[in-house]
Parts: sequence; structure tokens; C-alpha cells
Amino acid sequence: MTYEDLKKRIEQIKDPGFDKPFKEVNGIKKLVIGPTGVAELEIYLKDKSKHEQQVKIEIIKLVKIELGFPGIKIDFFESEFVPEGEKLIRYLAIASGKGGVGKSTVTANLAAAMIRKGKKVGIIDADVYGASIPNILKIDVKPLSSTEDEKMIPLVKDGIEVISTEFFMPPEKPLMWRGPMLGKMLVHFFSGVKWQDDVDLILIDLPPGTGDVALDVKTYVPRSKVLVVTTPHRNASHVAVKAGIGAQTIGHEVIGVVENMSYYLNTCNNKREFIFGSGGGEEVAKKLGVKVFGQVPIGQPQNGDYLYTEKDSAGKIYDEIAVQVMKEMEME
Ligand SMILES: Nc1ncnc2c1ncn2[C@@H]1O[C@H](COP(=O)(O)OP(=O)(O)OP(=O)(O)O)[C@@H](O)[C@H]1O
Repeated sequence: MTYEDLKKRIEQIKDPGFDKPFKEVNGIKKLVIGPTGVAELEIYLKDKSKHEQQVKIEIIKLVKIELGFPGIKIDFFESEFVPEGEKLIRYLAIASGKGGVGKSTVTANLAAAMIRKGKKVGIIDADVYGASIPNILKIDVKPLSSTEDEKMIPLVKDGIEVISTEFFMPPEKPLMWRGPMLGKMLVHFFSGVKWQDDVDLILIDLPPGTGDVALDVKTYVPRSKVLVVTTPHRNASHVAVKAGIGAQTIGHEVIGVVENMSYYLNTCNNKREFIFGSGGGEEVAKKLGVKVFGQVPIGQPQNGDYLYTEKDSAGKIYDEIAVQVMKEMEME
């Protein structure tokens, strides 16, 4: 059995997620035969969490039992293959170091600005312990429906599709789960949701910090890029740098920084007052090697909501941020 023969046989195995052989979906990332004859494989799988076990057994049977290799080592990764004619869904995770810097507010307003630009946007509210997207968007929470193949259908508000842990909890009860349970919930968010067929971008509202969820994003949506939110205050920017470097270290591209609560515009003299100091956004951007996409002032939308419209000056700032995000995400 030569290397080429082995490769041919593995290429014929089907990726169940695509229902196509690995050869057609670029499923083999690595295949080497070590000096002791052990076959080492890295395989790309669609819906890895669902199909990994089944495919593992199939490959082991082939390589060890049928072909008689002395050993095998397989690692699986989520597939990034996009079949011809299908649209590539882009993912952008919104990260911050500290909590309360306005990450969820920025996520929701960025989504609204994208909708104004004619894009189709979804949000995965993965801020598991402080889920606030349904509240910001004033979503009427009701039981989710599902498709025939048991994919969850997100709730929609103002054209923004949303999936959130909040939808699965009794109202006003805190989420008190441990990491592994949350991990399972998030796997469903990443591979068990039926977004609109032509969705352009999914924003992922991460929990603050650099914890498990950020690592889950790397596992389940490896192509996701990252946007970092900070306030101008040094305490926030110091930790935001860590969140950004953490994302870069595990292989995500950080596309830019949004500085929130940058200043208060005093309408009496039309001057900016830097209540939380200044320079935090620039510092984060410099350390991560990216640009500040925008500085959002302290304030609330005119309509008393959390979402700005294009009539608010902050709404216009979000529109400019959206343009830069679209450019970096190659969505224009
Ligand atoms: N530019 C702003 N001006 C005034 N208030 C703001 C601004 N941005 C956010 N806020 C308010 O700050 C609070 C925290 O915002 P938000 O929930 O978006 O932060 P967060 O970073 O997502 O928090 P966490 O991740 O800890 O849940 C909210 O009450 C929000 O309305």
C-alpha cells in the first residue's frame, strides 16, 4: 500500500455534512505516514461536532483493519469549504477585555447600521452570563421553531436575526451553568441554526475577557474575524489589548477597534469632554496593528431606545464603522 493508494482511499470517504467525498470538499488537510508506519491525518469536516465520531470510526476501520497500518492519529477541524453556488457566511466576533464597555450595544448598533447598508445580518448572543441583545433590540422572546432537519430558526427584529441563551432560560433567572454545558449550547448556536439563505454576516457577541467561548469560536468558526471594543480608559484598554492578543494568538484576524464612550459632547459649548480619559482606542489599535474604526460618544439615542438611527450623530458614526467593517470583511 503506497502513500498515493492510501490517499485515494481516504479521499473517497464522504464528509456526511456535505454528503460529498473528501476529495471534492478539500477535506484532507494533512496526511503523512510516520517513520514507524503510523498514519497521521488532519481532516476538515462540516458540522464537526455532529459527525466527528462516525467519520473517525470509518477512517480507523479503513486504515487499521482493512489496510493494516500499525497505528493512526486523526485530528478534526471544522471545514471552511464553500460549495459552488452557495454563499459564504462571514463571521465577526465582538470582543472586549472588561465587561460593561458597551460591547453588546456596539454589536447591536453595528448590526442596525449594516441593515441600513442593505446587508443581511444575524447575531449570535454568546455573552452567556450577561446576554443583553434581546433586551437591546426589544425582542419579544417566544419559543423558537425549527426546520425539518432540526435546525433552530432565529427570532428576527428590525431585520436582524438573533439567537441567544436568553431564549432558553426562564425570564429573570440567572444562567448558572458550568463551562461544558455552555459549550454544548454554543455548538448548537454555531452549527444548528438556520439563518436566512442569503445572510451576509453573523456577529458574535462574546462574553468579556478571553475565556472558553473565544476558544469555542476558534474551534467551530475558525474563519471568524474579531473586532475589539474598548473605552478610552486605560484600565479598559489594557485588558482589551489582552483580549485582542489572545484572539490573534489562537489564529483569528483582528480587523479593528471601536472606542466606545469616547467623550461627552457638551451641547452648551459644543466641546468634547473626555470623561473617561483618552487614548485607549488608539493604544489598543497600535498594539494589535489595526485601525480605530470609530469613536462613539457617551449618550443615548433620541428615540429613547438603545439603537441609534441614521438621524442621530452617533448613528452616522456607526454607519462609518459599518463601512470599514464591510471593507475588512470583503463584503462590498
Ligand atoms: N456610548 C454609550 N453611552 C452611554 N451609555 C452607553 C454607551 N454604550 C453603552 N452604554 C451603556 O453601558 C451599559 C453597558 O453596555 P453593554 O451591555 O453594551 O456592555 P457590555 O460590554 O456588552 O457588557 P457585558 O459584556 O459586561 O455584558 C449599558 O447600560 C449601555 O446602555
